Amino acid sequence: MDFTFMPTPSVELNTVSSRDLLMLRLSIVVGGILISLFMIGDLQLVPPELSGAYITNRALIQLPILAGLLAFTFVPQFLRFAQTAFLATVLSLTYANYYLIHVAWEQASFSFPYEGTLLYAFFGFFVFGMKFYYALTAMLISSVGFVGLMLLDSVYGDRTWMNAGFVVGSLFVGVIGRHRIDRLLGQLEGANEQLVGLSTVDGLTELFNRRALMSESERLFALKRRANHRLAVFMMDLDHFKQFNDRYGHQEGDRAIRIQADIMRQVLKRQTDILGRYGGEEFMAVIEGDHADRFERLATEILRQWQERAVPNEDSPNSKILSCSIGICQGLASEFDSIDDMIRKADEALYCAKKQGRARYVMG
Ligand SMILES: Nc1nc2c(ncn2[C@@H]2O[C@H](COP(=O)(O)OP(=O)(O)OP(=O)(O)O)[C@@H](O)[C@H]2O)c(=O)[nH]1
Repeated sequence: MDFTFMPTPSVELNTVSSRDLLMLRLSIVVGGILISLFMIGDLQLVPPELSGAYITNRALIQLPILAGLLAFTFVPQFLRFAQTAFLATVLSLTYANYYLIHVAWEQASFSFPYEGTLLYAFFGFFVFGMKFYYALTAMLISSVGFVGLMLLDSVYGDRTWMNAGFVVGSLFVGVIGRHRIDRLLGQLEGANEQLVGLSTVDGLTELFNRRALMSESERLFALKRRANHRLAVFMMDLDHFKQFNDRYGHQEGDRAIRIQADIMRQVLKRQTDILGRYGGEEFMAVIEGDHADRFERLATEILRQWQERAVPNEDSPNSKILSCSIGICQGLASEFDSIDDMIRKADEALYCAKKQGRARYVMG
């Protein structure tokens, strides 16, 4: 389990679920249980005169540090400061361990093992999911502390510097591991974003594809229905596009489809407007507005832009420039059963626009 607690709130909200938080709390409890189990084992090992100092260190310093972290996870600002809290926890546990090593050596010339230091660091790096820079900071401060301790007390005799090398080396390996995980997670996130883009965007026009168009429209419709706002569905279709394709070729046809998308982007530019390619040379937009006039103005502007661009369509039986027809269904959202109901009515209006001679809009 890799926790992705980030230091900035905007990212956290996207990445940390309540399940992650629950797992984190569980892992802190498991950490506490581990320390308690070590206590049972260690107390068989340490000389009796050290028992008091040992119990004080573990039960009154280390376990309360973990309990503090556990309590902090319930504070609303926790996600914002999670990484700092992990760093502080790992370092305080590590230094509490160093203190124990020092006391054991000073009071009883007992070489208290250092492995707990590594366990704390690795718990932080991989169970808490400390980010690379936090892990690196933990590694540097822990290494300096351990080397300092070895300079102060020659706890491990001949093996002192070998053990110091082992501690620093192991922490380094942990930090590199964390770096690789962060990099891979970053790549995965990038690939995910790309996939989401590919699955929602139409490759030719970069508008929403049919699937995304429908789900976004449904969402907007539900919102507007609750507030009983006015909205409109525009169905748009290029006129005599078959003739255009036949005369100028498929590539020019694609270019014309992109022009339609550009016009839509230029005219329907409110952030809430939903624009998409419904299929082939048919497009759809879902637009908010307080008055039906606004929708008429927008439709007129789309038609005007096609006129202005004057893309030739010589084989068209009527106008010799490419145009589009627009069917509009508009009203208060509560007047319709569903977005599909609006789409169907907009489609009927589009059919009327085609029948009436194309290059026009009909509002149903
Ligand atoms: N170039 C290109 N052509 C497409 C694409 N999708 C659909 N078409 C073409 O669009 C044309 C649609 O033709 P029809 O449905 O007969 O409609 P139309 O000729 O525009 O006639 P009206 O809609 O009645 O004005 C067909 O020739 C399709 O091959 C596309 O992605 N690229």
